[in-house]
Parts: sequence; structure tokens; C-alpha cells
Amino acid sequence: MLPAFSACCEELVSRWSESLGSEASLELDVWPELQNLTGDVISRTAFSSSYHEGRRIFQLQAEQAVLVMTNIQKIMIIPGYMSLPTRSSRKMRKNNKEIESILRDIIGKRIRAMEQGESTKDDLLGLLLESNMRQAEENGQSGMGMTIEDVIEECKVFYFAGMETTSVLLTWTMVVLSMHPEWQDRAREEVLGLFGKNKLEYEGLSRLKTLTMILYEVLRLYPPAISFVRKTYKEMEIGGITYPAGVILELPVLFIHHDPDIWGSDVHEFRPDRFSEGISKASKDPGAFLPFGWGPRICIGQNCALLEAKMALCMILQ
Ligand code: HEM
Repeated sequence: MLPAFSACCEELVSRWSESLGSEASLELDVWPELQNLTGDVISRTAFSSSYHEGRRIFQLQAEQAVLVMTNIQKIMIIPGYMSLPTRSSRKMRKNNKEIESILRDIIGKRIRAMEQGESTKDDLLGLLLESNMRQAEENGQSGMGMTIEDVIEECKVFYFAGMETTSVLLTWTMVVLSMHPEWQDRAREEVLGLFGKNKLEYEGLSRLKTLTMILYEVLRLYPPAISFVRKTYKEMEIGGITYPAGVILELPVLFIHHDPDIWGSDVHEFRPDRFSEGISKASKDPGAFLPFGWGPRICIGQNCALLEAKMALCMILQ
């Protein structure tokens, strides 16, 4: 996975260098650039050789994200808005069909290759299909344990969960490092101290203390997932209140990350050194840092995301 991250980051940085040419500065909208980077990374790690087909998926998923956010605002005013045959809901359905057809194609090709004895390749799709087939064999079924539809849904989740979130983290990090040049200098000093201007050594990434503190502080102030939603499946008591089955509960991560009673009176300030002794000592409540969720549905891509972000920022700072 790391060589794929590295290839994508190198491509980004060399494109920026080329655009800069001999000029001293350049104005650039970094968010689409970073969306492109994280989409590229997920395409390569999920689909290796089919990565060019995968790229179209992330463009469509990015469009879907904008349409969902616009529709969510309208739902508040017009109940049932999502089921109305509006232009945006037609566009969403069309996009979804295209995404599913690309994925169906990639998955079909890969299954045929696997059936002809080709290696599964070291990518997410290969791992998913391999474990699915093994599970089916163990259960005495022929073919697949999950249906193609299930695999398609899993692939969509990977795209959605892995692309927007990481590009938001990287974009905010660039914003705050521009607003706080003293932290930018400290981060660059650390990166140059470890790697110079050379190619990154993967083991060195685990020694990036300052950059890790900066990323944690960005995830605290600007968590890409601002809240989680859960539904009670049976009557249950939470915090001394009994809820019947079917109640939607929302955990407001953004509010928890900005609560002065938990983080102190400097809660709204960018102060990465609050994480100097790790996450558990950064606040009065060790469980209050929730950028990747908690419990059984905690983000399975969190280590991937942090490694990708560190690699990209190291190269940008270099
Ligand atoms: C900064 C980057 C990321 C953030 C902030 C983030 C955040 C989260 C959060 C908060 C959840 C839990 C949602 C809930 O409990 O309702 C989650 C779940 C998930 N994340 Fe991430 N994520 C990031 C990157 C990634 C990446 C890179 C991948 C994949 C390569 C990924 C894959 C997933 C998946 C598959 C789930 C669902 C897990 C499950 O339901 O069991 N995430 N993520």
C-alpha cells in the first residue's frame, strides 16, 4: 500500500513544482487537488490495475457528496424531498447507475481472472473477493458468500469513506499551517531533520511527533465526520434515560471536540502541543477525541488515512 501512496503523492508534488516553474509563488485551489490525490490513492489501493476506471468513480462520488449535502438542507424544509423527482435526484440516480456499472465491470473482470487461476493481487478488491470465496467454500457453497451487489456496496463505502474525509483533513491542515507559520516551520524542521530532501523512508513516518500532534489538533478542531448517527434496535438506557426501540440518536462530535469543560478555555485555539503526551492526556476525558468514531464501527481506515496524510504533508513541506 505504501508504494501506491508514495507514487500518488510524488505525482501531486511534481505537478505543483512544474506549475510553479521558475516563479517564486503560485495561487492554487488546493482542495480539488487534494481530493484528486485521495481519490487516486483509494483507486490504486482498491483496484490496482483497474485504477483508471476507478478514477471516474471518485469524480462521480464527489458529485454525489455535493448533491447529498444540498438535499439534506432541503429535507429540513420539505419532508420527503429526497423522493421527489427533482433534477438533482435524477442526477443522483444517473450517477449511481454509472458508479455501479463501472464497479460491476471491474469486479466481473477480476472474478473471471481469479477463476482462471490468476493471483488475486494485493489490493482491497482482491482481498475482499478472496475472503468472500474462502468463506463460501467453508460454508460448502459454490461461488461467492456475498452477492455482487454486496461487493459493489462495500466498494462504494471505501470510496466515500476514504476519499472525502482524508482530503478534508489535508485541506484543513494546509489552511492551519498557513495561518500558523511557526507550526509550519516546526513541522518542516522535523521533516527535513528526518528525511532531508530525499525520498521518504517508510519507517521514519512513525517518528513524526510534531506532524502527528498537528494532525490530531486539526482532527479535533475540524473533524471531517462532524457527528455519528445510531438507532436503538431495542429499548435501552443511556445516561440515565430510557429510550424505546427505533429512536435516532446523534453524537455531536464537533460539539464534544469544542467543549471547554473537556478541553479547557483554549478549546477554540490551534494548540497542537495539547497532544504532546498523547491523546489520553490531551483532555479531561480520554474518550472525548472521536474523529474516527468509537466501538465496533470505528474507522477501519484510520491508520491508512494518517499514513497517507503524513506522507503527503512530508512531501509538500519538503
Ligand atoms: C481522516 C480520514 C478519515 C476519517 C476522519 C474517518 C472517519 C470515520 C468515522 C468517524 C467512521 C465511523 C462512522 C460511524 O461510527 O458511524 C468511519 C468508518 C469507516 N471508515 Fe473512515 N475515516 C477516514 C478515513 C478512512 C479511509 C482512508 C478508509 C478506507 C480506506 C475508511 C474506511 C472506513 C470504513 C469502511 C468505515 C465503516 C466501518 C464500519 O462500519 O464497520 N476511512 N470513518
